[in-house]
Amino acid sequence: MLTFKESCIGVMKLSKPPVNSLNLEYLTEFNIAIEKLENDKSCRGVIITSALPKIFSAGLDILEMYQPNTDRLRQFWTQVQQLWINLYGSQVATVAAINGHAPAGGCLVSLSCDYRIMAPNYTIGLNETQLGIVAPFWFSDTITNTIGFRKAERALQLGYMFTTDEAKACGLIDKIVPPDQIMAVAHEEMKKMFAVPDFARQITKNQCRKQFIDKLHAKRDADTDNFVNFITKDSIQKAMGKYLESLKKRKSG
Ligand SMILES: CCCC/C=C/CC(=O)SCCNC(=O)CCNC(=O)[C@H](O)C(C)(C)COP(=O)(O)OP(=O)(O)OC[C@H]1O[C@@H](n2cnc3c(N)ncnc32)[C@H](O)[C@@H]1OP(=O)(O)O
Repeated sequence: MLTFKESCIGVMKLSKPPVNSLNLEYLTEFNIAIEKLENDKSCRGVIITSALPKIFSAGLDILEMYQPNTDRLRQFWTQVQQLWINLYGSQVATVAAINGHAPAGGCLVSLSCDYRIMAPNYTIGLNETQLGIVAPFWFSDTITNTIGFRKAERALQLGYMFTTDEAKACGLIDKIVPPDQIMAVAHEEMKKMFAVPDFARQITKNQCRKQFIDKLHAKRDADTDNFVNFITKDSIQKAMGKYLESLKKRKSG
């Protein structure tokens, strides 16, 4: 993770080649970095983007969920939950500068921010069902809160990956920006949020999002149990093995 400060704005650049997949170690690093910025009194905003060309993040590392060690799988999911809690509940203003594809966990990271700008000709969405897995309730809550129930339900069922244009049309992202302008526009959007007194913006954000974060806190252990039980089922392992194979075939084909 490349993290640096530009006056009162923290910039986090995901940099885990080849596709910024989020494994246990990287999730832990991501959480430490965001918590550090959150606790830095001089930091008012965070921009999350990718240091890689063409990929914002491929989402959760599928290898963590394929033929897993159960203890590690539990730790992995705890870090996924923590990342969402940290981002969705952050007190600082957050902008996702989506400069590449953003499937599944990559989409969730961006949906957890306050504002999303995206470069053209990429795809974004919660494609979990395409892998034969099911996005947990807090993933669904986050997309529903962004694009509304009907569109979210349809997108989740299909595991639909939106083009940048489609994402803009349904409100999944806020603005389409040429790749060479994405950081400049992220700073402009951040300035708009800074024009509002921090405490008023923070309390308002809290009013909108707290109930959803509280819901996960109340069910956190059960959510981890569900995840581990679900992922370790033979049928799910088979589906995930097939999906991994299809990724490799697509590459060679
Ligand atoms: C109750 C369960 C809920 C669990 C929730 C899960 C949420 C998730 O995030 S699941 C992860 C879903 N992610 C995906 O489906 C993304 C799959 N990847 C892609 O679509 C493409 O890789 C890409 C569009 C991101 C990039 O395409 P590109 O052509 O540039 O690269 P590739 O040749 O496909 O990939 C390079 C390399 O990386 C491996 N890989 C890709 N994605 C993942 C991943 N998410 N986890 C682990 N590994 C990944 C891919 O297999 C290639 O590996 P090799 O070089 O070894 O062949």
